[in-house]
Amino acid sequence: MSRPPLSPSQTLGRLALIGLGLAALAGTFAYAGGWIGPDRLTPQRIIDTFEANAGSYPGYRKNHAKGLCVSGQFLSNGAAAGLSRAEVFAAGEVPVIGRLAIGGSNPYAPDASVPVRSLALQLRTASGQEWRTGMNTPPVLPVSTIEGFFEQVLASKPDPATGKPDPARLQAFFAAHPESAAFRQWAKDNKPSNSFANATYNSINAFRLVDGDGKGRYVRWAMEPETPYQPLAGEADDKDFLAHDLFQRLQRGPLRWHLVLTLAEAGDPSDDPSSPWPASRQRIDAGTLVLDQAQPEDQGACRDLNFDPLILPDGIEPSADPILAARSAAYAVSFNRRTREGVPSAPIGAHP
Ligand code: HEM
Repeated sequence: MSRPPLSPSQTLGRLALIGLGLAALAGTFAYAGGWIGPDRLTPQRIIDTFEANAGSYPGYRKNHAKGLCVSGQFLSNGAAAGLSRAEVFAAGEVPVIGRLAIGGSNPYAPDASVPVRSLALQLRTASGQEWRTGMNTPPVLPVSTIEGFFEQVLASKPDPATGKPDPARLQAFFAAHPESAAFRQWAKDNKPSNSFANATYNSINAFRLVDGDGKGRYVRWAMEPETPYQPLAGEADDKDFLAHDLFQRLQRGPLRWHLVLTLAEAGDPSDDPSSPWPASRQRIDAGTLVLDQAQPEDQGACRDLNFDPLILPDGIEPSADPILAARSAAYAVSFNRRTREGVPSAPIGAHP
């Protein structure tokens, strides 16, 4: 469906807000030791900066702070079983716990103020194989290094006078990062939808599927909705419209997405999340995600889950994209901090 193009000021505003909920990195640093780079850009420093930007909200996730828990099943159709030996791809049903959220570190942010949304999933097979994945609505990141990501977080800090990021600072950030071109194009062309249910969620990072013979293939994945896209309009008057809408839709029946795997070809970058692959790449529909329950996150099963993107089953491996390791380290710091702080206090979306 074609969508009306945004004006330059709308685009800049959207980019500003997206910045709060996004991440990116790459580079050649070892991250697992708890720090990266010569100037010690630690995962703690990244989490401190999220909190410095948005304020301290005890018990909440330090990014994607506002969300709700969901659950259901993944109905694998077996189409990807030849590409990966992971049990989740064998034809059959796998229970799912998930979380739908908006980007950013403020759990009270009005839904319409944040164009990036996310879907995180834990898929656990009967034998205990586990796959956790966190996906965002943009298909690429604006930057390709952790330093770039950190600069983006700093550039997105709200100006106390306006409550919004300083446009000049953001302009300067994007000007200094030409690799953000694909991301900026996406932000310009895609107006947020009016529901969690009709958004596509992308892995952004690449992973490697490994088959029964040990043969590997790089992929990115996306959850593509069966629910048709509709642009955001009057819903924005309700600052929690995403949760209210989701509860209402689930009262009418389950919601469905298709897990679409996009296969890289030789030369496609598997370690650069700012770089899209050609649209002509082969796509495989591996099955249907069915979500039939939602709970406020102070009560739901997703509350105490860390959707660490490196929790992968045999048959799915990380790519060399160093953002994956950086995400894993930052999510651990956020998880440890928030679970020490206690339970999130505002049951957003508790009532339809
Ligand atoms: C490909 C890039 C990324 C994607 C697709 C992504 C996706 C997500 C998603 C879906 C969530 C919500 C998880 C939930 O609902 O529990 C999340 C949370 C979070 N993200 Fe990212 N993210 C990315 C990059 C990053 C980066 C680079 C950082 C920082 C280094 C970061 C920091 C966080 C933190 C701290 C949380 C909260 C984790 C928790 O407390 O459980 N993200 N991200």
